[in-house]
Amino acid sequence: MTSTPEEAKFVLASRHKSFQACYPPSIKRVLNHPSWEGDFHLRIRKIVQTPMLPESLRLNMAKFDSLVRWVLASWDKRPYIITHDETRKLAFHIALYISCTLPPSHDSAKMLEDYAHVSNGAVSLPFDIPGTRFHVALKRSREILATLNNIILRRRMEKVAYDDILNSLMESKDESGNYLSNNEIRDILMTFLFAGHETTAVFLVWIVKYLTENPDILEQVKIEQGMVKMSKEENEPLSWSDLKNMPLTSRVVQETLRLSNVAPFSPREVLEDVEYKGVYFPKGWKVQVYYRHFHLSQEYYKDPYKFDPSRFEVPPKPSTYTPFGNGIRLCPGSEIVKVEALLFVHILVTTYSWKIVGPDRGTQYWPTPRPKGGLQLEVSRIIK
Ligand code: HEM
Repeated sequence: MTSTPEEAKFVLASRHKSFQACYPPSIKRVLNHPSWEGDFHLRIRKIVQTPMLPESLRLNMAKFDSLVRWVLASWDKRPYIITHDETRKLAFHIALYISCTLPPSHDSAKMLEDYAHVSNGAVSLPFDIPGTRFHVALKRSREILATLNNIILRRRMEKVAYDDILNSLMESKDESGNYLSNNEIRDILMTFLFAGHETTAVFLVWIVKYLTENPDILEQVKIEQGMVKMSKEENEPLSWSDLKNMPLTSRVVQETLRLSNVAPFSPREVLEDVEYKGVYFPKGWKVQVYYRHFHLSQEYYKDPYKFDPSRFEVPPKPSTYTPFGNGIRLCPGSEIVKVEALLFVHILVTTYSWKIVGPDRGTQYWPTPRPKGGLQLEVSRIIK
């Protein structure tokens, strides 16, 4: 396990020569995940990150805004919600939109349900025995793959050039002029949709929890968001420039990423003997780059277990804040996550009041840290 930010940076920055990503076999199998390595990794990475660059996100703000409003509008008829169910719906449909330009539908709801089982079996003993989580995850994974296959076939028949990841994957050629096969595209979408909603959904739950537990900060966030709302026409979607008027909420986002550690580490395998400042990494060994270690260290963050967005008024020391990883696999979704979070908080605090129902059930650390039970809320609309 890495123990300093410098070691972590060294491992993560390494080109594909010395270290490679090394996820558990169960994840690889349920995601049907052929590793994205070497030139193939760089090629796919370029495609998936393009629609998540700020210039593309800016153009899609109205669409993201409408998806957040769609999810939260459904709360009107329900006095209680499980936050995690709602944030999964939101994050998944945004990932589905940027990858395949698809709106919510019966198929998307079914895929989301299937992904819940995939996620449940993603980190488990990889024995395909009926009755195990892994067995169910594999079955649901096959159902998602079939749906994705249909999406690709439909798109090929449509012959329309959408501005999305699916289109870019279909048009991408390698150096020898070969296109990706339908199965390769399907498997990339499978992993992308998983990466695109799983951590984001849990992260949004933590935001709600921390804000609820810190009423003074929530009050200030409400004031900030109320000002943004007052500057808009009724039901006018938020624009890119509105996000710049949310400095406090942005710090809430940063602090939640630090404290919750929804992606606490990156696993790597050593491909050749390497030494870094007296630390020897023998070939064949596994390395965990453990972000949680510095995010919760007294050495880098005063009172590290306290939820204190104001600490981000001063930028953190280099390499000590890496919620999205670092180096060649730095999360390409880091900007869209912030956009989703700011839209979600804006619409949440300006439309609803809520309280957490029942006692605090603590944190579930498997497969990644999350509030146990998904955080049940009693919600009521504060504006018509
Ligand atoms: C709070 C939300 C998120 C967190 C904390 C997070 C964190 C991370 C981290 C730490 C990695 C690096 C993994 C490694 O080093 O092996 C990663 C990779 C990745 N993330 Fe995210 N992520 C989030 C949301 C998203 C979203 C919204 C998307 C897409 C819509 C996304 C797509 C990806 C992809 C495709 C990779 C693989 C990159 C590569 O291998 O080059 N992530 N994420």
